[in-house]
This record gives sequence, C-alpha cells and structure tokens, in this order.
Amino acid sequence: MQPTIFHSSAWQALEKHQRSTAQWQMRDLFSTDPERFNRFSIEAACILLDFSKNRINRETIALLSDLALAAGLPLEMEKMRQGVPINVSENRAVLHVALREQGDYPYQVNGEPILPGIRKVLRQMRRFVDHVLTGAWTGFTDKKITDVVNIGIGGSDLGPRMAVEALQPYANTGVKCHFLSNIDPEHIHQVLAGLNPETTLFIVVSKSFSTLETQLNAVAARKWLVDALGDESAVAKHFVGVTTNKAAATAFGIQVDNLFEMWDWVGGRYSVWSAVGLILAFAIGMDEFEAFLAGGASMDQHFFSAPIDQNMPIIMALIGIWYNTFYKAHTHAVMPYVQGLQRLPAHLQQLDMESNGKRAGKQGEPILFDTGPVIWGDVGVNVQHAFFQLLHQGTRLVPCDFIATVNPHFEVNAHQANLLANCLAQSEALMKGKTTSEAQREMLKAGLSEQQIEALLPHKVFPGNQPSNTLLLRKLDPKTLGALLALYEHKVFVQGVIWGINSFDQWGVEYGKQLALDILPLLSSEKEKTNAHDPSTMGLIQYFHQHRHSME
Ligand SMILES: O=P(O)(O)OC[C@H]1O[C@](O)(CO)[C@@H](O)[C@@H]1O
Repeated sequence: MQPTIFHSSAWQALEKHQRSTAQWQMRDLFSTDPERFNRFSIEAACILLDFSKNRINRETIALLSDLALAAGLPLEMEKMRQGVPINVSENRAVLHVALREQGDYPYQVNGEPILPGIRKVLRQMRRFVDHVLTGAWTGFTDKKITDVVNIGIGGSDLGPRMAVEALQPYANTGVKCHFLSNIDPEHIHQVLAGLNPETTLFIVVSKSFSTLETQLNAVAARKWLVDALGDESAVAKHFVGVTTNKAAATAFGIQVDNLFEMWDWVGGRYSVWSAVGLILAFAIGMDEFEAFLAGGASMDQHFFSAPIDQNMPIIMALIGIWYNTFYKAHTHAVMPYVQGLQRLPAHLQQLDMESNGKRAGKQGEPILFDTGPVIWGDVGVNVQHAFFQLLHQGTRLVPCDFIATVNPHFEVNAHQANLLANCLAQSEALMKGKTTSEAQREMLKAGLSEQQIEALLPHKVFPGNQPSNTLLLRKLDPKTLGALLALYEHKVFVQGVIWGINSFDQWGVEYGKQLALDILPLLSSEKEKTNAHDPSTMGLIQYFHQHRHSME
C-alpha cells in the first residue's frame, strides 16, 4: 500500500502534540497570552473569524500547516482552478469558483474556456427575471406571474432555499418564492394550496433531470396546472428548467428556450451560484444576485492568495481536522445567531457530510482515521433553551461555530445587543467553564448553607474547555452571504484534500435509492411476493398493507 498522509511525519508530530495538549485549559491559554485574540483572528470579505477559543497554540497551527503542505494543498488548489478532473471517480473538473468569477481568469475544461458559457446563462437569467418581473412574460392566460415554485431536492433545493430565506430583507421584487422538495404528499398539498395556476411559475431544478423525487413532484405540479388551465400547451408558459439534461427536460414539456444550462463540473451542493439560484434572483433581483456572486468571489480571492496561517477557510479546515481526527470529536455544531440563517445548518449538512462522509481514499485505499463529522445545529438563542445543556455539562467534546452579525436589518429596542451578548456569553462560558471555587463562592454569596453547597456543587461546576470559532459578519447582505458560503465550501475542500478523499462524488446516496425502487412494487400491490428483503422490511410492508386505508 502507498504511504498516505496517515504515515507522514507531519501526522505523527500532530498525534504527539495532541497528547501533550490533552490537559490544556483554554482559560490558562488566555491568561498567559494577552495577544491571543489578535494572534488567532482573521478578517476577510467583511467577516471576522475569531478562532482564539480553541485548544491550540502557535505550534498547533504550525504543525497543522505542515500537514496541509504534506497533503499537497497548494497544488490541489491550483489543480481545482486549472480544471483538472479532481473529482476522480467521475472524471470531472470541479469549478463552482468559475461561476462567481468577477474578472477574466481563464477557467477551462478540456481546453475549452468556460466563462463565456457562464456569462451567457447569467444574461439569460437577467433577461428572464426582468421579463417576468415587468410582466413582459405572462402566464398562459396572459396574467402576470406572482409566485415562483422551485421544484428540486438536495443541492437543487437546500442552497437556494437557505439563501432566499437569509436575504428576505432584500426580497422586494414582489414575487413570492416557494420550495417543493419532499414527496410526502403533504408537502405538495401545502405548497399548491395557496397558489393560482394562472400566475404561478415552476422552476424544475435538477442537474440530472432524473431524480425521482423531483420528477414525481414536477409531474404532479404539471397535472395540477394542466387540469386547471385545460390545455397541455400551458406547460410552456409555466415551467422552466435548470439542468445538464436537455433531452429529458424537453421530453417533460419544457421548451428549449426556457432551459438554463448547468454543467457537470458543478456539484449539486455547490450549485447555488449557477442558474440553480434562479429563484434567489427572482426573490432579490438580478443585481443583488450578482452581488451574492461577487461576495463568493471575494472569499475565493482571499482563499487563493492568503498565506496558510492567515487563510480563513484553511484555518477553519485545519481546526476541524484537529478535533475530528486528532481529538476524535464526532460532531461539529453550527449555531447562527441570525434568524435569517436558520437553514444554514441544513445546507452545511449536505455540503459537508455529502462531500466528506467518505471511507475510501481517492484511489480506493481504505482511510485509517476519522473523516467528516456529523454537522448539526440550529439558530441562536433558541438553541440555548434546547441542546446547550449538553454542551456545557455533558461528557462530549463538541466543537462549535457561532455566527453573528454586527448590524441587524431592523433595530428593535435593544434586541441586537441582547442577541450578541447571548452569543458571546455562550462561547465564553463554553471556553471558561466554572471552577469548583467559583461555584462555591457564588453559592455562598447567594446565602446557601454549607450543606446545600456541598450537595449542589457537582451540579454547579462547568468543565469548560469546549472549543468554538466565532464568525462576525458586518451585515447579512447578499455579498456577505456569498462570502460566508464560499468560506464553508473551501473549508470542506481543504479537509477533503488533507484526508485524501474525493469531496465531489456521492456514491453513498445511491444504494438507498436503488432499494426504494425494489420496494415500491411491494407497497403498490399486496400480491407482489419476494424474499429479497430482510424480515424487518417485510414485516413493515405487511403492516402497511394491513392498515392502509383503515384507522383501526
Ligand atoms: O439536481 P439533481 O440531479 O436532481 O440531484 C439532486 C441531489 O441528489 C443528489 O445527487 C443525492 O442526494 C445530490 O448530490 C443532489 O444535490
């Protein structure tokens, strides 16, 4: 077997260093280094990253940087930009960065420049959005479009949905946006319930145009429309598509002029920058959509030029590896203290877990260490009243990202200061903890008896030393959202490079899809018999038939 990063001296040095850091207390690291915040914070693209509340010192960062170099990170970054097929199992280039290029970097795939095609689609998006918003494009019965429904799932849903929600304060085009992803009949029922077919536009977003869920929903929405308008040709005025698969989309009934091109060098979970973001452009207008792209590009520029120890995505990736792989933390929590970013954890789950949830190396070799963590989280301050107890006094190491803004969109009394105070208080409490003597003093001051103090003490002590990053955004505007998303994309890429895995395929999601197709006939007809499934699955199918259409 080829030696891998696991056998490198950089790896061994980090293992040794980890053992020596295991007893460190972050509160001590702060008290011995007054420069710690300045040393361990970076600003780029209107985002400040404070990574000082981590179990690291200068040596840790130097050793982690050595690991990145041993993994060939600079070369891999260059390969990405040069359009080398770094998605080796699918033999594809990975060029979502080209989608937000602001200058004229000569991005190529197979020797062909790709910027002209990207810019052509952007112009097509602008034209189309303008036509719909001005009423130059109308529905089949000549009525102005008032509602746009994005039909898609995974990367064709999560990114655009999160961004539309995050940028609501900029959503003043007058069009209402809706998302249909699930095939629970409840979802389509809810989405269509309030809509008028005459004024509704559907965007079918599917890179492959073969994803079962999207197909089922698109067919059901088409039937709803045709039933209401009484004419099959209405489809042309109410359905547009975003896909690499022109043939399947036109067979569905979408006119070729109403198709927005995608390319196989854009992964679904990295695709919000392409026409997959069309619904975002409808929500905030094309100018703001382009500001979003520019924000992504400003983070790219930082990523491709800053030295490792000043490079925000690389530092976040290295710290993640420090905990995941060397400290064996299993999860990573993301807590935006920004209501608009409520769906960010869901987007990051796909981005990170579909990219780095891998156990085979790029050449198929087994990976001998832990790779991508379980990503989870929710919006602050609500999280404090939900799962923070475990972070403060549970038994697990849970690295966290806190995200907050300096300037809210709306000033309401002292809400923003209170929100930020809570965010900062949580990360401080997680870092510092509360020692036995601090807890004792506190209880004495509150007038508790010695007996009471003794009984309560174990419950009042906080171990602390729980690491976190804090990202402070100047404001959640389109540009900064773009920079934030690009930051996480690059973080995931860097981790994949260091772990030696391909972050751009997703074979793991295929197996369940296959089995679902096998199971479907058994649910459709009780007469279908097979021994191909395990007794648990067959027992559940039998229960389904026994109780279908009966509530006894
Ligand atoms: O855009 P498509 O081809 O419909 O795929 C949707 C999603 O399905 C997946 O292939 C698997 O979940 C994702 O990677 C992708 O984002």
